[in-house]
Amino acid sequence: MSAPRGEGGGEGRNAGGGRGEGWGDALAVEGLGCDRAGRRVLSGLSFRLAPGEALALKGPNGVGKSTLLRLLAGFLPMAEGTAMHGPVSLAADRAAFQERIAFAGHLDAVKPALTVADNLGLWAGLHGTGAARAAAALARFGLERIAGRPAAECSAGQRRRLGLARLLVIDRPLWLLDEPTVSLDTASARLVAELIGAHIARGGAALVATHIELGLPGLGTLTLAPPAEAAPARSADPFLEGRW
Ligand SMILES: Nc1ncnc2c1ncn2[C@@H]1O[C@H](COP(=O)(O)OP(=O)(O)OP(=O)(O)O)[C@@H](O)[C@H]1O
Repeated sequence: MSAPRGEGGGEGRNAGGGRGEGWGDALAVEGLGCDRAGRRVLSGLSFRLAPGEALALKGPNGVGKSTLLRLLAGFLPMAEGTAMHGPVSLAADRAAFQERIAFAGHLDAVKPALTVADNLGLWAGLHGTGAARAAAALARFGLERIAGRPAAECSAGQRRRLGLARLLVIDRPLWLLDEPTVSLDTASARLVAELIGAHIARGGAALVATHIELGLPGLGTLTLAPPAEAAPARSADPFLEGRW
């Protein structure tokens, strides 16, 4: 999980668990596009995500779910369109946009040399949210028993829980989650769904790429379709057309 740009950006303002910027604002995406390796992989995407709503991001492998989440997290440039969170434009003020977001990607981005507890403590310190909050996140994800273990020695599921626990350490209104239940056992997957539910119940919003059903009441769906391929130019050469 990462709070984009973020490291240090929110320090001091969130101590004691107070809310950060942007609660109450909607995400508005219009005509969004993204290129990867010179290829348009997302095109003309528009949707809106209001406070108190969660959307399951669906679509076949390679359709662009991770790309969309990484773009909105500010890690990939947009090729076209706009993304606004309330009055804040991703294109015009990426840092301010990122301060409204908590991103949990495929890579859990934990510090392998640090213990589980120190990973969360570091995260809380960077964002000025305090040790009590890190301890609460540790407990919520059932990580107390392995609090002293270096993250490098954690299993995939334990590392994933540690990565996700950081969602609870910072207080961002918009959660962008990329396959958050991968590697998790049934109870932990259920916990993730519960936490998303609690987040939206308090006015947050979540966009969650997932291949499984989260079992979250009221969860909407945003299904991505591959961009229409430009028709290949016809060649007069039968060899190139495969008619030889
Ligand atoms: N690092 C990369 N460099 C270049 N192209 C990439 C890169 N990562 C993904 N792509 C391409 O971007 C497109 C969208 O990939 P993306 O990972 O966003 O899909 P996805 O919907 O998240 O897939 P999955 O369900 O398999 O996780 C694919 O065509 C993929 O080949």
